[in-house]
This record gives sequence, structure tokens and C-alpha cells, in this order.
Amino acid sequence: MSRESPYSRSLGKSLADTIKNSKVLMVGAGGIGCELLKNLALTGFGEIHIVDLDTVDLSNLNRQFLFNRSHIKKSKALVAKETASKFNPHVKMVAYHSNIKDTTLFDIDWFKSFKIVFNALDNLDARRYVNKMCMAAEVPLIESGTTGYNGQVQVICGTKTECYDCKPKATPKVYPVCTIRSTPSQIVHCVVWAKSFLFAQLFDQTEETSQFDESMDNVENNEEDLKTLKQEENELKSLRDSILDSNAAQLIFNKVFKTDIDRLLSMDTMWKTRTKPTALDYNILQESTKGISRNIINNDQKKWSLQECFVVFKDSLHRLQTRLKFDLNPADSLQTISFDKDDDDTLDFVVAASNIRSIIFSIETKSKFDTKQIAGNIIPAIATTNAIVAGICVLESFKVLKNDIEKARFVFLTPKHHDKVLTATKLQPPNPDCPVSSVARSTISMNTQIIQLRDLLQSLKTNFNYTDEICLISDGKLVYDIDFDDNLDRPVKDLGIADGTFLTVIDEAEDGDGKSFINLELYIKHNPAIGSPDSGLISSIKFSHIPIIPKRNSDNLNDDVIIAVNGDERNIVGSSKRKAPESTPELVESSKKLKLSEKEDKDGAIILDDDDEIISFD
Ligand SMILES: Nc1ncnc2c1ncn2[C@@H]1O[C@H](COP(=O)(O)OP(=O)(O)OP(=O)(O)O)[C@@H](O)[C@H]1O
Ligand SMILES: [Zn+2]
Repeated sequence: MSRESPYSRSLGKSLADTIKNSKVLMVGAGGIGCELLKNLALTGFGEIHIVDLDTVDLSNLNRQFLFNRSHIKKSKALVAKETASKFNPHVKMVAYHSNIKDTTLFDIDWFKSFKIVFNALDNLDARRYVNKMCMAAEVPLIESGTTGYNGQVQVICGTKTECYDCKPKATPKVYPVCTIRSTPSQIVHCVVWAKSFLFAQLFDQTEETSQFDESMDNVENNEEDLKTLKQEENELKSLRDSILDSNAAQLIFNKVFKTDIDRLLSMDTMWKTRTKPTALDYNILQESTKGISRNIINNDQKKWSLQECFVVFKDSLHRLQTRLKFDLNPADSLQTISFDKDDDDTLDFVVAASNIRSIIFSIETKSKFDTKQIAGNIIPAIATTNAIVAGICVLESFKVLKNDIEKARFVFLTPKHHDKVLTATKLQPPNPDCPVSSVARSTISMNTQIIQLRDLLQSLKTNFNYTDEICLISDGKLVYDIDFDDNLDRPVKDLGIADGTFLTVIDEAEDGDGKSFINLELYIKHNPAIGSPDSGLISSIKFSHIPIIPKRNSDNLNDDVIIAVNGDERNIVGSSKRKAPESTPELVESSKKLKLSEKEDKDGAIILDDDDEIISFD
């Protein structure tokens, strides 16, 4: 009996045939990806492309069942293909060991070649990128994610539904500097201190301290305190120069666990309502650690005693010193070791240092295993959650294939928050402020090495009826504005307007009714042809189509006008001219959050609309 017949029987011949003729893309072959690939193969999708940039790690094996020990260090995409092909030899599979953001491999036409894209990723950046590419390529996207027991599946269908970026996403937790540096009260404060301050200052000065936020400090922390913190930081930086000395452990220990603590103790006001810390002394501890073996590092479930932490502190520092000595390249004064939860030398140092600090501040210590979870921001991945979510992805894809978008749902798996394990909400229309959904789109093809910004500008004005008052943003950077015309004579490629990138055109002019065009998002294709000499360069700039760009009220602009910061173009929705970028992206995020508050409770759990229903697998 052929493999196809059971599918026809359960899904109906028409859907089974559509599935068989569908070419789909799966991005990410990790926890969800392994489950999903198995489902897609067994459902009988005709052609499946798999992209993953990573290799198999030992820690993946407990849940990523397409991999075994012999696959460690091999490409996840290639191994996943190899294993899953055996489930259904009728399926054509193509694997890429690559980053999905590689525009030389995966351009818009490649994305367009798929019937559906499935995201099985683990990070915001890649998710947002695929979302944007799918919107530009007009390919439906099934987006999924899990954290512990919770999971969700979102169906995204171009301009018909919300996209991944229509709702702001939670930003990583940040802590007030003074809590981390002076008044820790939880183990997480000590772990962040050990990892992002102590370890970073000693070994990895390239590490951003993005987890610290000075603006969150309260009035209690006056300028004097901040000056003290700066002084402590400078002292630590100077210890970096002694890192290879034989007495480095003693110098570092006494600085951070004695001198700095004594200094804190001298600030009386700080300890009026808090338990005072206790300063430690290297020599005294040294005396009391005789006979303690370094083998304690292998016991990752035990909460180490102060003496055991002391031994691990010295031992891990010694290992890190040896690595620095071994790597020492006199030409490279910026030698660094980065914290990695899976790198035991770095983890042991952070576990020991954070626990010593916890003891100083009378905070309960944690085992190496638990500290690793905190330091790596890990919520344990649960295989069952991945399996349920991967199953829902496929069930939702059937609705997309049948063109039944009205029946598709945004599905939440929240076993601990609600009576219903699975809840499904209707898909919402796009957010009119979303910079990905609510734009006009086209593709522009030109010789990016020869066309100058001046030519491009002219072509935009001719084709779209723009006035001189437009603003151009490429990859989050302003490249042109009526008051910023320095780049006019430069080839566009030099300005970042290169093959596979997006260029945003923002209309800064108002018509008689006070309205301006919504943003135009152009996908750039490099075309080496430069056109005939008679017709001129400008005529060689070709648009895939000239969309009719709707207008919006300029009033709407005032809410969210921001020029992108750090290449994050989420906030580019209006012009820089209409309103100066005085608000920060964070403020924009919080104002949007307010708008969403009817739907979310304080913990971010979703409160369901009345018309929400149990997911129906029709
Ligand atoms: N830009 C990207 N291009 C291609 N694949 C990506 C990209 N970003 C992430 N991935 C892949 O997405 C997968 C996500 O899977 P998962 O969430 O299970 O993470 P993991 O790295 O396998 O496990 P863990 O993070 O728990 O150690 C990973 O295999 C990862 O390599
Ligand atoms: Zn959107």
C-alpha cells in the first residue's frame, strides 16, 4: 500500500494532494524543529527545506530526537534531514547549514518559492527577520515558540492578519546598577554581578552591561554613591593588568569581597533597613580550606560551602589564567574570554563568585546546576511542549493550505495559567502602527555599485509623486533627509543600500488635508545591468510594481515618531522632522503596551476575549 492513501483517507483527497504538492521551509532544527520536521515528513509534504546555522550539542540530545551522540558537532540541518528522510522517503528534503539572514543564499525570490514558512527558532532577531521576509515575499508564516510548559503558535498571513511585529515583545530583564553592585537581595542579582560585571571586567571587556540600567536607581543612590561605584570599577579594571600574576586570586578576592564590602559598610544610611554584608579575608579563608578537593566542581547538584566556593574560585581563575597565557599574543592587547554557560571554566568562576557574594549578603546560595540556569537565562525546555506546539503548527498549516484563514487561530498552550490547556484566539487584523505590516511594498532592481543616491531619489520622486521632503532609512540608519543631503553623490551600495536589504521611504510632506503617504518599504536587488547609454542611469532603476501608496493622517505620526536606534527599525513609522526624536524606543514600547493592556494581565498572561474558543482541529 502506498504511503499516500492513509493521508487521503484522514485529510481528504484534495488537502492530501495539496500537501503533497507543497514546498515548505522550516527555519530552525532545534527542539520544535525536530518534532516539526518529523510531522511534516509523515504528513507527506512534498518538499521540505531546512535551515539551521548550528551544530548538534550534547545538551540537545534529551529532546531533539533526530540527533544522537554520533551527530555531536555535525550540522543540525543536515543530520535532521538525514534522519527524517528515513521516515518518509517520498519527501524531498533540502538542508542548509546556514544563517537564515544570509542574503546571498536566501533572497526574496527564494522565500517566494515556498507555500508556507515554519519558524522553529529561539531568538527574536531571527524571528523578526523571517517575519519581514515573509511579509515582503507574501508567503504565509507559521510562527511558534515554547518556554517551559508554555507555548504558542501564530498564523501570519500578509496584510490579512497581525504579523510577528504587530505587538511589541517583552525586552530582556534589566536591573538597577545599585542593586547589582551595592544592595543585592536575590541570588539572581549576585549571578548577574558575577557574570556581567566581575567576569566581564576581568576577562571580557567587550561584553555590554545591557542588563544594568542606571536610570532605574532610586534617590537613595546619590551622586556620591555612583562616584564610589565608578572608582570600584576602575580599580577592578586595573586589576585586569595583573590577571596573569601568581597572586591574582588574592588581589581580586580581597578587592571585591573585602575592600569593596568594607567601603559599602561605611555608608551607614544604606544599612538602616537592610542586613549588613560581611567582608571576607583571603588569608583567613585560605587557612580554613585545607583538605578541600577541587573535585567539588563535579558535584553540580550540591550547594557548595563558602570554603568549597573559595577553592573553586581559585581553581577556575587558575584555569582561565592558563588559557590567557596559552593564547597570549603580544600584538593583541584586547584578549578576551567570553562567558558561556557551557564553558566550565567560565561557569565555575561565576558560580563560585556569585555564591561567595550571596554568603556575604546573607542570600541563599545555589548549586552549580541552578546557577547555570540563571546565568544562561534558561527555562528548561520540555520535549512534550515542543511536541504539542509542533503538532499545532501542522494543523494550522492545513487551514492556510485550504485558504481558510478565517478558521486559523493564534493558539496558546498555558497549562498552568488557565483552565483550558489550549486556547485559541481569532487572528487580528494588522496593527496600523506596525512598521512591517502597515507599509506599502515594492522591489527595486538596480546596479547598486553605480547608481548614486541622487539618481535613486529622482526615480522615487518620478514614480511615486514624492516631493523633496522625504527621508530614507537603510538598515536603521538615516541616509537622506532634506536637511541631510551629504550622500547624494555616493553609490547607494556605500550607504548600505545593497542586495537583499530593505530601504524605507518616509514621506515628510503634508498635502492640503494634512495627510502624508504611509511608509514605502523597498526590497533591494542588485542588477549589474546599467541600461543603455541613451536612456541614462535613472531609467535602469526598475520597480517590480508601483504600488498605490495610501495616505495617513499626519496626526497619527506624532505618537511614534522615532528614528531607529542601534539598527532597530521597529520604531520608524514617521518622519524625524515632524517631531524630534525626544522619546526613547522604550517609551514607545510602553505606550504601545498600554494600548494592549486590555488583552494582557500584569504577568503577561493572555486574557481571552469572549469569543475565544477551544481550538478546533477541523
Ligand atoms: N538566524 C538563524 N538561522 C538559522 N537557524 C537559527 C538561527 N537562529 C537560531 N537558529 C536555530 O534555531 C534552533 C532553535 O532551537 P532551540 O530553541 O531548541 O535551541 P537550541 O540551541 O537547540 O537549544 P538550547 O538553546 O536550549 O540549548 C537552533 O537549532 C538554532 O541553531
Ligand atoms: Zn505587523
